[in-house]
Amino acid sequence: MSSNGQATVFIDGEAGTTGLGIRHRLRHLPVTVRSIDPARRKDPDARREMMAAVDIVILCLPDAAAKEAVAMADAMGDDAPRILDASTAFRTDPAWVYGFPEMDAAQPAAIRAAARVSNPGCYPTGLIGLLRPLVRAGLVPADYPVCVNAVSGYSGGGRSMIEAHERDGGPAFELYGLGLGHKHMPEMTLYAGLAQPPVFVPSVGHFPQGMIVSVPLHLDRLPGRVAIADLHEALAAHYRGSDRVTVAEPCAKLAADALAGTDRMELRVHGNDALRQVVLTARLDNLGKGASGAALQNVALMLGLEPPPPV
Ligand SMILES: NC(=O)C1=CN([C@@H]2O[C@H](COP(=O)(O)OP(=O)(O)OC[C@H]3O[C@@H](n4cnc5c(N)ncnc54)[C@H](OP(=O)(O)O)[C@@H]3O)[C@@H](O)[C@H]2O)C=CC1
Ligand SMILES: CC(=O)N[C@@H](CCC(=O)OP(=O)(O)O)C(=O)O
Repeated sequence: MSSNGQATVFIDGEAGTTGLGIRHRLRHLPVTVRSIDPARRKDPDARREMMAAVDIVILCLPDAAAKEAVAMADAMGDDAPRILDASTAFRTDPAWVYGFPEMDAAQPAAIRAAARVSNPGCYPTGLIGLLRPLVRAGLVPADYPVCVNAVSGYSGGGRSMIEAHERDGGPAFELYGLGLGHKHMPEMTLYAGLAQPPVFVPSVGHFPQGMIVSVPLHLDRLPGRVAIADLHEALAAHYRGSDRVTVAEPCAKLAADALAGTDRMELRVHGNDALRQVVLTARLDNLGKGASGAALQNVALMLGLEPPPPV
């Protein structure tokens, strides 16, 4: 606690893409942000000292550095701060709470009470947001052979990808992760409730921020006689009342960067009844609801505060 009675927060990695986004958003919360002298920002002693002095540490680091920071906290025993980790390192660890408040009715309370919260990945936010309610409702079987196509703005690759795109101007669009086995697969499989990992084809475009995650489905491969409207209604029922996740009407075209700069996510069910085909889409900002916007929600919940309305 700071002398003004506010909770104290340290962002380890605050100069990075996600760290800067979180820092900017924390102005909406009554917290005091503590920082390390930039010259010592990677010095383990300086990081350890700062961790010991605050209520919450937000890790905005590559996975290896996040694991190192958590090991430092482990060594502090009961004096360890609470941790919100933006990396992939602990997202499927059962000792951590998954920071997707809209996932289940009980999730906000679990986040409020947690000592350690993992912030969801950007692509998983879209995929889990779409599929988990449908699998839970029995409309999509857990063993459906799910394929996921997704496109991200280049800020998704952090500082090095941003520099490459802004310096060299491209490529305009590229698939990647074609060896399959992207680092987000375990998280997507677990929280979507799938029996096997989806085929996941990510891509990156020459635009800074924005994301679409899309999932094609054959209606006749779903149990019973599921209609397009059933899928829409199940999602609408799950997210009713959410100010961040909305279920919108289908449209013929979807621009990946339309929600850039916001902390919201839009879900849609596009279908063709004659062909018995559906494409589910989630549109979000990879740096918003896909990273820093979700982190703001989680910090607010961890402090027992109401998350501010989304931009
Ligand atoms: N970009 C995105 O869309 C999203 C990113 N994330 C996750 O957030 C985390 C950070 O990613 P992002 O912000 O994009 O990456 P960046 O590369 O933009 O930022 C990472 C920051 O961490 C610093 N850093 C690296 N190693 C250490 C260390 N040992 N001690 C202290 N600081 C260190 C880096 O400094 P330096 O640059 O000098 O090495 C940099 O400032 C990753 O785990 C990523 O998976 C989560 C959701 C979305
Ligand atoms: C375009 C791009 O490279 N995107 C990153 C995903 C963003 C990220 O690393 O962060 P999260 O795991 O926390 O979402 C990737 O595919 O590795």
